[in-house]
Amino acid sequence: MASRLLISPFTVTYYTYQCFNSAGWIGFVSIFGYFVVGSILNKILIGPIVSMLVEQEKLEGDFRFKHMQIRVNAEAAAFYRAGKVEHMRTDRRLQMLLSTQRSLMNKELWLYIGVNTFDYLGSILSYIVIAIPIFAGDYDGLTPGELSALVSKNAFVCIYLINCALRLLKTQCYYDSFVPADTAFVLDRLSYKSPVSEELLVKDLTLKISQGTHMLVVGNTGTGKTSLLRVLNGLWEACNGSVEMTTCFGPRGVLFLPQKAYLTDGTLREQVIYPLKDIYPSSGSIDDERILKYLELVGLSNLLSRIGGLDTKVDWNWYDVLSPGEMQRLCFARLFYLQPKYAVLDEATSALTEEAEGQLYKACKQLGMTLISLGHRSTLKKHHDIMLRLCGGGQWELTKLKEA
Ligand SMILES: Nc1ncnc2c1ncn2[C@@H]1O[C@H](COP(=O)(O)OP(=O)(O)OP(=O)(O)O)[C@@H](O)[C@H]1O
Repeated sequence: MASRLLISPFTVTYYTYQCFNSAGWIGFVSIFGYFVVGSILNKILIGPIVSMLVEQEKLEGDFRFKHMQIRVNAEAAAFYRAGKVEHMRTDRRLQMLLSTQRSLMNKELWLYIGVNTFDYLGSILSYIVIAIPIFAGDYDGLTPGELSALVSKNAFVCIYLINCALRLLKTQCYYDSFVPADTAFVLDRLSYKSPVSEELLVKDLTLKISQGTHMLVVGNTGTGKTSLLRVLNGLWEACNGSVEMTTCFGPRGVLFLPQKAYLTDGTLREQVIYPLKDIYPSSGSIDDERILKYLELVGLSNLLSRIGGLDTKVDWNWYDVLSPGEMQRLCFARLFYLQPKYAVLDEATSALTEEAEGQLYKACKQLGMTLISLGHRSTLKKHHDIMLRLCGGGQWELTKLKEA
């Protein structure tokens, strides 16, 4: 990419000069004019398609959800004799989806026509620009063979010039979007609200979340702390501004520990290695040492003897046999096992003592994780470097807790 950045301006300049040489200033001005108009037209045509694609995904999700709802509640619907109503409702969703798909296809058709026309006109334009000096008599002294070579050379130069300009534009877009590798999220004038309200929770939030800088998010109940995570996670759409993710979600990138501890069904081993079970179906005993170490680190060694081992078949509900604090500790054991680059902790220690909280935070840092925490406790401050306070009504403030 760096070589492209260095070479592209030279190639553009060189082929502009070549184009000027063979077709005069009309030649290269026409080519650049054509390039600019074509790029703008393409952008105009793509704009509505993106929002329509999003709409189509949403409607498809709604339609599938309706199906699933009927399947789960078929018996209840039958008791209500609600077959007709449910049929009508499902059909309505299907019709909305189909009509969006139809409009999308119409818009895509124009986009494809635009893109292909842009390509074909490029080659035609190269002959038009050379025709002007030829008919103006600039090349009257050339033999038919030399004239033919000039026309071919000019066609090549024009098409290559368009291609170079396109490449330069792509390089520019790439560098515009370039952010340092140690950055997980870049928020640019981000505004968001809950889907059922018109009032903004946060307005114009601009910040970068980088590796090694631990961030605490605080604010009164309902000010939008968890909603910020929903927006970062792509579960909610932003109203304005953008969120750029440069680290992927998942066990090795950014891992979320939600407010309500999530425990899967299965053995104690499966709880700890979740969600990697399907990736490592037979982790077997090779991981025992690590898993036991982390269970001990979170203070759950006794759980092992209580339930009879890592692979004891489970015929109970984990939510019934663990206290809220134990559930949170188990989630931390999972976090230590997975060791993501970034751990997003949404009140993940609310059921623990401050001492236990301190130990778990220390362990996270020792394992090299960058923390983004949400919480109300003032004791959390000492584990973080910066603090984002959500003040309600869209207001926010960012303060440094420690000097870098
Ligand atoms: N799934 C949802 N659908 C619609 N509105 C929601 C949803 N979840 C939360 N909200 C609303 O969004 C607003 C912000 O909620 P959020 O969960 O972000 O608050 P919070 O700052 O994390 O609060 P707490 O400290 O209690 O966790 C609240 O008014 C809430 O009612």
